[in-house]
Amino acid sequence: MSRLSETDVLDALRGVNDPELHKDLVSLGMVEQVVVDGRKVAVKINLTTPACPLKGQIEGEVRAALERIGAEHVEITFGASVRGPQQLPLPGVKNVVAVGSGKGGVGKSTVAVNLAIALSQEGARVGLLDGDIYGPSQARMLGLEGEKLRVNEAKKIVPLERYGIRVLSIANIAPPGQALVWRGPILHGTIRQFLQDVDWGELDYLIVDLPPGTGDVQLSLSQLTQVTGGVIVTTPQDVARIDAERAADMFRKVQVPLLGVIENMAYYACPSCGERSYLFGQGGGRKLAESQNTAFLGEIPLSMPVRESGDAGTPITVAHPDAPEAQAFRQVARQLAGQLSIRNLSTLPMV
Ligand SMILES: Nc1ncnc2c1ncn2[C@@H]1O[C@H](COP(=O)(O)OP(=O)(O)OP(=O)(O)O)[C@@H](O)[C@H]1O
Repeated sequence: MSRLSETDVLDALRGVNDPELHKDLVSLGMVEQVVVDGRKVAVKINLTTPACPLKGQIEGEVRAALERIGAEHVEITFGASVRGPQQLPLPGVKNVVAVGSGKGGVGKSTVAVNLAIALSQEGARVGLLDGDIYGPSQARMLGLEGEKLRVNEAKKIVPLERYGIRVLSIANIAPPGQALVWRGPILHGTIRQFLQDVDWGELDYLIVDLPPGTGDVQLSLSQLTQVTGGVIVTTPQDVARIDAERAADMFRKVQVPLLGVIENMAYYACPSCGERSYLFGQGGGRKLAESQNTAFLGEIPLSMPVRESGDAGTPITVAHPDAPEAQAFRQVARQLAGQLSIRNLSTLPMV
């Protein structure tokens, strides 16, 4: 059998589509390196996110395509560089993702912080902005209460760092327990400062934990930056859906693309036998996603360790990274990263 050339390999990879982006790996610029030695082939694929939900599938299809052209020893390695839109939302920040909910108490902050950590655990550079100005909870969930923010020589606020993510919360400025009353312009100015006067550094994802409902922060955020996309956290009940629909409508009104729906407190898994009980009903999040023509990003169980670890300042993804709940957060984080890649690549010119 004859030797293979780099062109043979690239031609074969032109026949492999990214399963989500529906374009071939070569056109997407994902083939970073090809080394051919006789019939031995080594390729490096540059994924669009380290949290790629379809890495295994891509690997299988690349291997099969190369074996079809006669490769006898195939080595596939992966790198990742998160793509942003052509015009970045903030300098150095590739994606701004707003996490919203129709009403309070559905676990939006819990989901936001665990998603941020899960993305960072997958290898992405992540920031978390506590946009819940009226009821900030991220400092507590990350054990950062009492820590004070500082300003660098360039007069930029330096975010705090915890568990691999950069964090900014009003709780690290305002005295604890003090109720904050904000008028529209002050609030707008604060959000502006939190976005623009902060040394976020290079980030793949900036997750913004919004206040519940639909309101001023959402509006300011969308006016001050090109939010890449919004996700909605809901619980399974039908009544929660009505509120969540309002949140979806709010994203639409402020022209923030909806990336998907996450269902929190989806079920309770019995710690001894694993049997699932659907305490709040079943399928509300999926129905919401369908009715809003958006992706269902996954479900997170109702679980004592999720609450306990959040209260203790070490979110479950840090406290028990191998627990099923942490795995559920990682699964959702991968789906979210996948949706962001789809969104950004559909707006980029092809190679
Ligand atoms: N999956 C879960 N299992 C168990 N407890 C949870 C889960 N998700 C959130 N909680 C708990 O529910 C409470 C409310 O969660 P959280 O503060 O994240 O909600 P929220 O929607 O952000 O609320 P608000 O908008 O009012 O700030 C917290 O005590 C949290 O630990």
